[in-house]
Amino acid sequence: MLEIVNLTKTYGTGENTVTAVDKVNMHVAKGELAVVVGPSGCGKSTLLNIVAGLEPRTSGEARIMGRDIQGPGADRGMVFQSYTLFPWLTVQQNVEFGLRIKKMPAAQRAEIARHYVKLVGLEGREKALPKELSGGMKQRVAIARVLANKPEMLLMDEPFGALDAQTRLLCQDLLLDVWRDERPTILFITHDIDEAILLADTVSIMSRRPGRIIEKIPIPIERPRNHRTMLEKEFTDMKKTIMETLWHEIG
Ligand SMILES: Nc1ncnc2c1ncn2[C@@H]1O[C@H](COP(=O)(O)OP(=O)(O)OP(=O)(O)O)[C@@H](O)[C@H]1O
Repeated sequence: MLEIVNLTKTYGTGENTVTAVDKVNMHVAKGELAVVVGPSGCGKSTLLNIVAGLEPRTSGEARIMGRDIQGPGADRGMVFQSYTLFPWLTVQQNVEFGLRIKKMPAAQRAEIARHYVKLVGLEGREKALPKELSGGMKQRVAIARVLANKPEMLLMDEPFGALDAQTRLLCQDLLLDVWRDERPTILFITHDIDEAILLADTVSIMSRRPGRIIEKIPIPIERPRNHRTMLEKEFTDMKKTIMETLWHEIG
């Protein structure tokens, strides 16, 4: 689904040049839930923004389904840490937004939106405005909106980073359920190692800046998973392995 080969990104010029990512190689298979973790400032968001087409790359290759990434496109849907709903639109209208742009007939888009609002557990709140929702609910609407557009790939940059610990657990469980039902391909960035292991098929660990992928670790923990999985020995063993690699990297 996603192929990244020797991807390098530098910002600025001359003395002010910063190499954010350096010769990153990464492959994400169709239906994979791929998580990237790494020290602060190592270039995780840069990598995701290049895949989203929001940031041009300096060199290297980046392809979705064999197509060179030239800019943003409907084949990729993004969920950011900050809430990005349209405040003047209701939950239902926010979820329908992309379908309206695609000129889908009203009845059809309403049905699709209702399906995704239900999937993220917000049935009954279709008419609510974003200001009437909690942070966790807003992120669930953002996920529903992205899913309704049926992108080939979901790009998630710390989507639960601004939520309190309990809401975060609920949102993680919800994402696991959505992924089980719909099997979207996901590239997910997080600082949180527990979150990474809980969600991931694979955890890619980035080095300090300039970021490279130093290890891609498969997470063989049985699914379905939920937050109780974090208490199992298999989980804590996995966490130890990943933390040791990361601590070594952070120095
Ligand atoms: N637009 C920009 N102009 C100049 N430098 C930038 C720009 N965006 C990012 N950088 C630099 O590139 C490096 C990587 O930043 P990036 O935000 O990708 O890292 P990150 O791993 O996502 O960080 P964090 O985990 O702290 O969010 C940093 O040194 C940052 O200062």
